[in-house]
Amino acid sequence: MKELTPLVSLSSAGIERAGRWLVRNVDLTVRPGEIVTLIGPNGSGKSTTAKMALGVLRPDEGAVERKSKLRVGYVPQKVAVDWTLPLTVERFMHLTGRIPVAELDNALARTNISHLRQAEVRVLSGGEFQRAMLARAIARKPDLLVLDEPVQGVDYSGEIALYELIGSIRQELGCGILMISHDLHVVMAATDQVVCLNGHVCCQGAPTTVAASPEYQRLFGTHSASAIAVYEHHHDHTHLPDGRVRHADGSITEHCHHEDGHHDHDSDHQKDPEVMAGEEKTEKGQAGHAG
Ligand SMILES: Nc1ncnc2c1ncn2[C@@H]1O[C@H](COP(=O)(O)OP(=O)(O)OP(=O)(O)O)[C@@H](O)[C@H]1O
Repeated sequence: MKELTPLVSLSSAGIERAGRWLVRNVDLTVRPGEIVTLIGPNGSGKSTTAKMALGVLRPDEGAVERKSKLRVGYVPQKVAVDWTLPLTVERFMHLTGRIPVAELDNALARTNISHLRQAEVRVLSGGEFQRAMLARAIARKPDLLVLDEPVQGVDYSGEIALYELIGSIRQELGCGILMISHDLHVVMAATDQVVCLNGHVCCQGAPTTVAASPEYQRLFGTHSASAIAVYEHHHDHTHLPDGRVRHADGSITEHCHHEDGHHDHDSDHQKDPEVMAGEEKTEKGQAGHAG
């Protein structure tokens, strides 16, 4: 496939706050029609990385390049809305800028919430609210869609439906998608590139090897409501607040290197995740809307 011009590229990008590197050495590229998923533990820098890609945060080192006149749609992890005030879905859609009526109609229809147009946002279910967020993000036909945990507060079958919707939006709009997800099954099923963060890029690549693994197949074969995948692997070094790296043997270096323990399987990292199926789904952050 011919490589399309990137929508956004991060090169050795990092953010430092109060003498601490929140995330460092991030290299990633999103092209039109491509889904790139950021995974990693809590606090590993996923949202920070997404904000660099969006241009909300300017990197303190490295560079971020965006295609000129890039139109971006963003579904943040948290929204600042006063839930005590009456707010219909339609008004919510306009909060971040006026949307032409035809586009609003299309976006609501595309996300299957046309019937909720006049509904109060505060009464929506988690899944309905995430659809309203998605509708708002796609209404301006973005080139790049950035989704920060788009299925929070959504039950398992709702998650599948939402990810299917995201996949078809990518196809229809031809947009690139940068997504943050905690769910391996989603990463496997719906993404072209996985970037695993742990204060830096721990590993990245196509998820095909994992998709071929028996664990993955078992997971998808037993698509039951309680099946959940947890993507785990061992981070054998620690990123110190000043950006340096302490290794398992106690040595400290400026950066981590490909020879480092967890980079042993960098190129074939996908062979190595522990995929635990059948666990009860755990609480995923805060309740959908208020979060
Ligand atoms: N403005 C800031 N000033 C100082 N520290 C910050 C700031 N923003 C984020 N952090 C810290 O940076 C780290 C990375 O945060 P980030 O939100 O990117 O992580 P994350 O991987 O998205 O986490 P989660 O999965 O919990 O959403 C966290 O330790 C967070 O507390």
